[in-house]
Amino acid sequence: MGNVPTTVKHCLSYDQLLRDYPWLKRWLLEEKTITDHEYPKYVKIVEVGPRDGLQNEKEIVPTGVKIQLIDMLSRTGLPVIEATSFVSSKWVPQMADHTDVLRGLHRAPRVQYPVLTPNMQGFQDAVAAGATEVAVFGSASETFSKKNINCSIDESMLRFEEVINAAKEQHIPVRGYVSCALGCPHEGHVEPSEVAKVATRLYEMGCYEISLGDTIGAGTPGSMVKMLQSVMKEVPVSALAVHCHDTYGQALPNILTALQMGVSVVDAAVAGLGGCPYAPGSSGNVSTEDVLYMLHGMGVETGVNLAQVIEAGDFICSALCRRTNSKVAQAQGRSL
Ligand SMILES: CC(C)(COP(=O)([O-])OP(=O)([O-])OC[C@H]1O[C@@H](n2cnc3c(N)ncnc32)[C@H](O)[C@@H]1OP(=O)([O-])[O-])[C@@H](O)C(=O)NCCC(=O)NCCSC(=O)C[C@@](C)(O)CC(=O)[O-]
Repeated sequence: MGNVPTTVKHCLSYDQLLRDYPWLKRWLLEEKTITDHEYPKYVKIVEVGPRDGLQNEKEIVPTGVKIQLIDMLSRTGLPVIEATSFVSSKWVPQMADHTDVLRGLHRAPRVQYPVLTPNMQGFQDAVAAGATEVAVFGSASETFSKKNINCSIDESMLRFEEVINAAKEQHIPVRGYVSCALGCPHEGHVEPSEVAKVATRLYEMGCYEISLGDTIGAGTPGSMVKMLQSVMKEVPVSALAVHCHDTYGQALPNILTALQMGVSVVDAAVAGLGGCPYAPGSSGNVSTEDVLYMLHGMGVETGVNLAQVIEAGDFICSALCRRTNSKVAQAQGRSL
């Protein structure tokens, strides 16, 4: 409240202050917008490290390491761990061991292990390997769609509809992604209305949750607000998640902005691993450790044990001979 003395603040109501001191209006209203946000009491963290975090690694990570990482993450209290993707091994060689990973991991009670399935072939392979939840991944950018999954947005929707219908028959929940929600590596700016269109289609087809991906990490709180405002006109906020990469160091402010707008599902990757092989220049996901530190500091519950996630981050960073991207882990001296 700027320079208003505390005693005055306590004596006067906002209304009275505004009446008596009109010049204070700007400060008072600004403070109201900063302090009046209601954050969700609980945020669901969707851990995408074993999939999004590892898919771009050049050296093939041994299957046993992937399984051990997932098992360590399973003991942290994370409710969702995206385990792998049933995509073409010619396109993403790192995910070629999807069946062994899914069969080898030790499922913890109350943890979901979704896997990516771009088409019916991926869906059928995933179900045969024991998948109990899948995710389809579309894009708000036509060029990215072609480069990532080799088809137009409209074609992708036809494929996803087939997957979603088959999943419904087997009572398998389907999550939907919209990539390039805050920018495209090929087209640059992406209109919020295009993001809303794709999100709406996925939601109406039956995806229970839509994850809005800042694939190249170029978004800012400003573009996050505009994009969410557009999507929230069509899809209930309770069905939205944000998936932020940290290329420009904007991931945490973008997530905080989304929380202020009512989003309560956040994707993150242990140790901030990641990047999309078909999004040149994109860097790692926001790190799970940093998201947890921020949320716990705000009094928001996640049910996740930060120290155990840091241990899992240590494990995978040692296996990859990589320094952690998590600021929190770095601050605790956890780097190679
Ligand atoms: C979608 C396809 C498969 C189309 O690839 P395609 O070449 O167009 O497929 P096709 O239907 O023409 O078939 C060609 C060959 O692929 C095989 N094939 C066909 N489907 C499958 C499958 N599911 N699994 C395994 N093999 C498959 C099929 O059997 C055939 O084999 P062949 O007869 O030549 O031996 C390909 O483009 C692909 O695998 N793309 C995946 C790319 C990818 O995984 N990108 C990263 C994930 S997206 C992302 O990271 C963004 C996200 C989600 O994280 C959010 C964000 O960050 O914003």
